[in-house]
Amino acid sequence: MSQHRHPGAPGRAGAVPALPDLPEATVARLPEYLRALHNLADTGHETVSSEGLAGAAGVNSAKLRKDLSHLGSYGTRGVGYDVSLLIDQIEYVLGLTQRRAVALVGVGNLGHALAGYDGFASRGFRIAALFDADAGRVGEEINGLIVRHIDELARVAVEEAIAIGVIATPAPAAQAVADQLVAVGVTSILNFAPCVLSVPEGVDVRKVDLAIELQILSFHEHRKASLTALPATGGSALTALPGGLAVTEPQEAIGT
Ligand SMILES: NC(=O)c1ccc[n+]([C@@H]2O[C@H](COP(=O)([O-])OP(=O)(O)OC[C@H]3O[C@@H](n4cnc5c(N)ncnc54)[C@H](O)[C@@H]3O)[C@@H](O)[C@H]2O)c1
Repeated sequence: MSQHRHPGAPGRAGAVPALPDLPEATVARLPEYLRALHNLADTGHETVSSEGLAGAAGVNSAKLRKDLSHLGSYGTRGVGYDVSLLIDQIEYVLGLTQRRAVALVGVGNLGHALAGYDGFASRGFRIAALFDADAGRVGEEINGLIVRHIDELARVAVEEAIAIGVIATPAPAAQAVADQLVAVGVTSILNFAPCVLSVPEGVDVRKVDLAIELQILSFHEHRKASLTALPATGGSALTALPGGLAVTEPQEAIGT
């Protein structure tokens, strides 16, 4: 029997049973399933087929079934998955049964937008503190929170039990901010600054960079344009690269 089939009472205090060591790609898809499941629950659906959920989450159904089997969730033949049970299971595995406190460091253009966004609460997160180094920003109120000076981080991190730090400072300041977050015991960091952070083992860093996403889309645009320019009989496309180099491109679509 899988211990994850019956995850126990969400939010109950006490030891957390060992979680499965899920593939990172599965972990990345679980929030998509969760969002789709919440939409289904909000529209009165009590069960969903794997095809229905896969379509709503934008993945193929075989992948979805494999992902959910890691959680010990197999659905019922002819009925599908119980929507509210699956929500509980995924929220449990993602650790969303307790609302985690988030500290946002750097309250400039991006920080303002993040601090003003109301959507985090319904997804399991509470922005609990805002910090900036600019005295001109300290004291400003955003969405009911007062921006504090970064020097207050150590005290506030304890008071608010900060679990996750979000960095929205310019890149040159980001490493020092990460060091400060780590020093106060934060072991999960979401970094918006365009730089690589160096952190001790045991600290998880996720990076969000819209420019990188746009550059990847740009590559695909470029590639589509190069394929439409191919001679009909050609087995490969020779694409000139700057500097006089040439590469032979395979004809299949690039996998992910
Ligand atoms: N990931 C993305 O997709 C994305 C998109 C936009 C911007 N960004 C990045 O986000 C960051 C913020 O961009 P922005 O436009 O909001 O910049 P901004 O200059 O408007 O704001 C940065 C804020 O950080 C504060 N700050 C600087 N050093 C600090 C420190 N040591 N401690 C605390 N606060 C400090 C500044 O006082 C300022 O208020 C930049 O690194 C930018 O490149 C990322």
